[in-house]
Amino acid sequence: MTLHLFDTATRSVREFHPVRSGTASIYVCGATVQGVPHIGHVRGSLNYDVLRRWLVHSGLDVFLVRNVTDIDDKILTKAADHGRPWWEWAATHERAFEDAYDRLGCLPPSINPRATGHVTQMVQLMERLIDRGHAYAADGDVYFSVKSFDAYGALSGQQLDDVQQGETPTRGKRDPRDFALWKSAKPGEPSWPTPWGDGRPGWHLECSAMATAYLGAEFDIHGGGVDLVFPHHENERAQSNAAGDPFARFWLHNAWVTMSGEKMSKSLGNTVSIPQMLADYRAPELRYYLVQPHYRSTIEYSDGALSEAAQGYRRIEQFLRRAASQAGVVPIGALPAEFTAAMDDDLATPQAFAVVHNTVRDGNAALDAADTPKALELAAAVRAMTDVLGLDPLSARWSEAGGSETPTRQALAGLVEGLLAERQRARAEKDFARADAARDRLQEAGIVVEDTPNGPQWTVRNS
Ligand SMILES: Nc1ncnc2c1ncn2[C@@H]1O[C@H](COP(=O)(O)OP(=O)(O)OP(=O)(O)O)[C@@H](O)[C@H]1O
Ligand SMILES: [Zn+2]
Repeated sequence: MTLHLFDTATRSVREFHPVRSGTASIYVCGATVQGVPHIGHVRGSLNYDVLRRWLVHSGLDVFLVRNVTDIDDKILTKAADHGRPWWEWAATHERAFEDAYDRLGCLPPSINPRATGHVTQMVQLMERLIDRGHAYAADGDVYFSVKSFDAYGALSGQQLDDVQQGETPTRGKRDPRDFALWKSAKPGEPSWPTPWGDGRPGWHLECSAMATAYLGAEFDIHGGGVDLVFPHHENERAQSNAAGDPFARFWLHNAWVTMSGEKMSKSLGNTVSIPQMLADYRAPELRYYLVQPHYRSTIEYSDGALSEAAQGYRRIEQFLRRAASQAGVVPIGALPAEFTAAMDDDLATPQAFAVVHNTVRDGNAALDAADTPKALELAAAVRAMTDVLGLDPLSARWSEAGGSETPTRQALAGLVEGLLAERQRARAEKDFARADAARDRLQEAGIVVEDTPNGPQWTVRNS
């Protein structure tokens, strides 16, 4: 079987073939950088990171563009409320998002273009739309004429008559459903020059302009949260198709992170920020929590599910550490066929994780039976699978102190294990003061020790 993905536009699972053989091109709608990220914001990026890793594993050279919306009403309002320049507010929160993506192990995008840096491309796109009769200027604003484009509504499965958007009547708008490509300048607001006057970009136009600037008129996959299907993606598609660009071949949408059934969202105030989460859980544990469910299933936030995810990650980690201590270096091996089949089936991560855990169980049994070659083969398979999921506990990214194979890690391990052995000796001799002193030294140095049936396991505290 080859990769199949669910495409929102056709509401069906379709076989994936790249537009350009050997490469895959992906555009993901990034954040409007108006505040610090919550776990809902990063879910999509993590889902598309897993997709990207899978495509790379399948032999494709992947180009992934994730934009930054750095000009928007909300940014202007919040910056003004805090007495800060709008550009500083946007840049500060862009860094907060980049930091969150990085801490959770998202590979950096090929490029993360900012809306404000692509006004030239937006003006060119508006000119093409006006020339073709799909857009018009009115008092410095530029609108897309929805009635001029027959397929309007097709992505979100609506008839034009049912479309609800832009109910408030605006000067110069010909149809209330027409949406703004460009907004004329208001006093005191940032603006850029265009043939129709100074103004600033509409959100939908930005993404069409940036996607085609980097990925070409036709590209493979456009991704985003399910809330973006309408109006954002409907409008992006309408603009680009009406201008003559085939645009995205697949439209992927990740489901929400919810709290009590409602979308986690800054406007509802029901958010959990990434720094808050990382005070209690290690980054790969949070990543596990967000990538284990299928990307099209809602994640209802709960402490129970989070700690279950953390335990799931630790179980894999403990097995690999145990295997490494008994069998030596664990290489990255081959992927089990069942794992590959699950990933090819619209990224069926729950099934893929089930294969990981079955392999861990068999690997632990092999270690118990002192069958080292078998244990090593299974551990190598676990490393291969978790590598695709961005969760390999022995990778330089996640093994504490920056890499199990680095000289720093080996030196640290030597010192920690020396102190742990001292603690065990002191306990055996019932010298509890000495045992406690060894434990305290470890604790002060930021080492967390957990006593397990396989002996003490240690990690470096995360925060
Ligand atoms: N709770 C959530 N679950 C999943 N994805 C989300 C969630 N909240 C935002 N996203 C996604 O994050 C990306 C960035 O969205 P954006 O900056 O527009 O935030 P938003 O939807 O306005 O949320 P908020 O109101 O919390 O800022 C979009 O792809 C959006 O779908
Ligand atoms: Zn977008």
